[in-house]
Amino acid sequence: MPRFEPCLNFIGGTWCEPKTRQYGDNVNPANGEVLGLWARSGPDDLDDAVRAAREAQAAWRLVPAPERAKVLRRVADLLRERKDEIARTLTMEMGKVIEEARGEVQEAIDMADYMAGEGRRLFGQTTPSELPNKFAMSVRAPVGVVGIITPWNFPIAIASWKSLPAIVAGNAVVWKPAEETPLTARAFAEVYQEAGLPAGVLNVVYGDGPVVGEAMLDHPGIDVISFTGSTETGRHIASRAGANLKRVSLEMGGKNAITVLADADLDLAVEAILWSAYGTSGQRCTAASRVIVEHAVEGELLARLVPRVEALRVGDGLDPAVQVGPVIHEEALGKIQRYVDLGAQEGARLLTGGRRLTDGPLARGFYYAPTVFAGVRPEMRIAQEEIFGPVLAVMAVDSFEEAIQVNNGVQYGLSASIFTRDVNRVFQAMRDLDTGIVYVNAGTTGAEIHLPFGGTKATGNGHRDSGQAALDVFTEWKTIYVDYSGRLQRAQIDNN
Ligand SMILES: NC(=O)c1ccc[n+]([C@@H]2O[C@H](COP(=O)([O-])OP(=O)(O)OC[C@H]3O[C@@H](n4cnc5c(N)ncnc54)[C@H](O)[C@@H]3O)[C@@H](O)[C@H]2O)c1
Ligand SMILES: O=C[C@H](O)CS(=O)(=O)O
Repeated sequence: MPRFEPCLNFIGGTWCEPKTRQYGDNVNPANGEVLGLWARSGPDDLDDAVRAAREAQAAWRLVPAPERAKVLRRVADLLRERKDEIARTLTMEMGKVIEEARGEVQEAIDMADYMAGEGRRLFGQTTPSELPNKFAMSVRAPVGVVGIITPWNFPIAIASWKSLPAIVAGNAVVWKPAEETPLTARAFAEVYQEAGLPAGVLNVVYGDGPVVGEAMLDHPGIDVISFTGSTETGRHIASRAGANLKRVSLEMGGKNAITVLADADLDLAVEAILWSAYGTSGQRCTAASRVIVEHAVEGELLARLVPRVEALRVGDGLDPAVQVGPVIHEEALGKIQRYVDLGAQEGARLLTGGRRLTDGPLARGFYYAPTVFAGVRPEMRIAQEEIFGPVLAVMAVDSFEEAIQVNNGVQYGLSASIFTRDVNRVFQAMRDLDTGIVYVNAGTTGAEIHLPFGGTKATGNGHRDSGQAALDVFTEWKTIYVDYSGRLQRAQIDNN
């Protein structure tokens, strides 16, 4: 296994060692090998990055947006050229299977293409003034310096969802990537550099969340925090940044369900459950960790599902025949096992899985058997809490109405899916499922970049990544009145 050069910070267009002179290990979850090191930075490194970002933003905001967009177009081209190599790196440090890693890089390419188009839109409004010879409009202005904090499970897609709209809108960025995926972050920064992004417009500061991430929340030079990660961390960020009156966009955890009604196409539902529950080893925020099925078809659904789960090929994601890779680290394995033990104690029936896999080469990595629990009740902790692993809780219900109630009866609200052939039920579900994303006759994963992405309740705080909605996080509305009457006109005088 090649050992990569240490991942250094990227500040003001230069790759630099952390002032702490400390480094962390980057471990391949497929086999426990150390791939390389990442800079374990401190607050001083963050200060340097914020200074560089502020200086760069002063000039970048004045570059016409269509010119800014040209850099994004080159980012898309360079990502296309490096797609295979970046995908392999991503699989090595994060574990997802290679075809999913390629799909993730493609998401970043799509986002770069899409946001490059925004350079010629960034639409505001023009609207009549209530006074004669006066012009009224609103324009999007950049916010300034954007702090981006990202998780390991989608190390390039999520970074692209945040950095590309921020940059095309005229902001500069300070990005703290997840500790587990530094090489993918470095590749993305290299692409920006090669694409000709001016020095300081994108800065990368590697480090621990409680050190560098925490310092970002208090830093007076950062105007907005855009965060994706766990609800626990997001809650802390919201309170801390809120006290500093910093704008915060939060995308957090999920406990997503697939509902299968009695009239559903069961083969289609099984296919969707397989990939939504076990794709990326269940480590997607949109992963299906619950199935809600009408009693009448529960037995048949399980009879078709369980053999398919047992047939999934688990192993190193670089092997194209593998369908389920490792989970991210030993700590995640421990968390998954604790929930599985809890499920059994709560009285759920373990149908398959429920153990770490250690056969042959799997012993060196962090593998968990795809797991199915049946007989789960909605109030059980395995049906309420985010496990973030390949564990599925199947619950039987008596009616459509009960299914909606169970779907909505969790603290999270990211993605939901329903399988039925009844068009009335489809439209009722579209209205009543309390999640940011609803799928009909499809699994809970597979977001498209030109639509808003995010959730309700403890999944988010009202903002969205992706689509045009992302621009609302990274811009301020500026309202402008131009009076060309040549005399002082006074609005809001009651002439009636
Ligand atoms: N809703 C979404 O769009 C979405 C997408 C992907 C992942 N997620 C969620 O992310 C979680 C998994 O990711 P994770 O384990 O990396 O999450 P995490 O919350 O542990 O870490 C996310 C990021 O926050 C940083 N961080 C940690 N403590 C911090 C602090 N005190 N201050 C500032 N930053 C801090 C980490 O270093 C990392 O970069 C899951 O809950 C998953 O559902 C949500
Ligand atoms: O988090 C990024 C993913 O693209 C979300 S999804 O699994 O495709 O919905």
